[in-house]
Amino acid sequence: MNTGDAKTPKLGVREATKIYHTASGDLLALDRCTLHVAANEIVSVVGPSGCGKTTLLWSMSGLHGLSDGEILLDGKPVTGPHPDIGLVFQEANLLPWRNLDANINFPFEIKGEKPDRAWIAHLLDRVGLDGFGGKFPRELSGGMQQRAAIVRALSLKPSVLLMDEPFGALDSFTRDEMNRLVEEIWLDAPTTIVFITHSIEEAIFLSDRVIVLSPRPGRVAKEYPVPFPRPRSMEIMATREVFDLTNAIKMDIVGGRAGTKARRPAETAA
Ligand SMILES: Nc1ncnc2c1ncn2[C@@H]1O[C@H](COP(=O)(O)OP(=O)(O)OP(=O)(O)O)[C@@H](O)[C@H]1O
Repeated sequence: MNTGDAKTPKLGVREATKIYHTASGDLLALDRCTLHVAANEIVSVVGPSGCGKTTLLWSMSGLHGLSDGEILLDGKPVTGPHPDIGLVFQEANLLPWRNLDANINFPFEIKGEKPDRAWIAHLLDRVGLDGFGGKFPRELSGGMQQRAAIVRALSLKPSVLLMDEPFGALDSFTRDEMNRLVEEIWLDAPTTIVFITHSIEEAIFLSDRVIVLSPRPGRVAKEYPVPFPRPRSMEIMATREVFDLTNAIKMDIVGGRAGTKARRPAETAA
């Protein structure tokens, strides 16, 4: 099984195990989950609800400590929030009392750093928010708020961008638009992206690889290379090959085959 370039991965997840200690007992969310993401690769992680996708992503970000195993960025352990790792969540999480410019400046204020104004202006232009800097979040649509959240994350020039269902709350047209935008941004300036989604179509549209997690406790059950050239047009997405790939992944998740695969060590080892 190919889990990326295991020799020089940009991001490595090695035997990640996460146990939540809850009032009703210990809950094993991730169980020796191993995967690698190469530099400038886009990898999506899909899987049944509650299988540990968010836990995995937060662990990659350094925001969640692991119970066992490790996260490696350029071969070095990630032990806490890291300046090279950016995050975009399902909610844009913009501060309502700050306008868009002030929201984008916020992380720089916290870090006591000067923002790269030219880069931010380029990003705002790239996502179609040029001229909206004075607007407050309530004046922006959900899609525009997510664009702002992407700009805020990219303004810090992370070498890895982690996206946790960033478009899950948007209508399907806006979601398609946002997917094209992520593709355009990536084609413009490739970066390493790990993308959590419930949408298999979205995962295929965006990714070089789709990783399927087993039902909880999450492990890598299966992965699919996505061989279609970019940009991925509507025509490509309507082909038989995409249809077949979508169904294969769906069967893995819904049909529970992902869980069966996860219990076979030979298929989950990196
Ligand atoms: N902070 C926490 N404390 C206790 N249990 C948690 C915590 N966070 C997540 N869990 C549990 O861990 C398991 C994995 O949750 P997680 O959110 O990572 O899964 P997910 O695949 O992202 O879920 P979904 O597809 O529904 O978004 C779930 O059973 C969840 O209830």
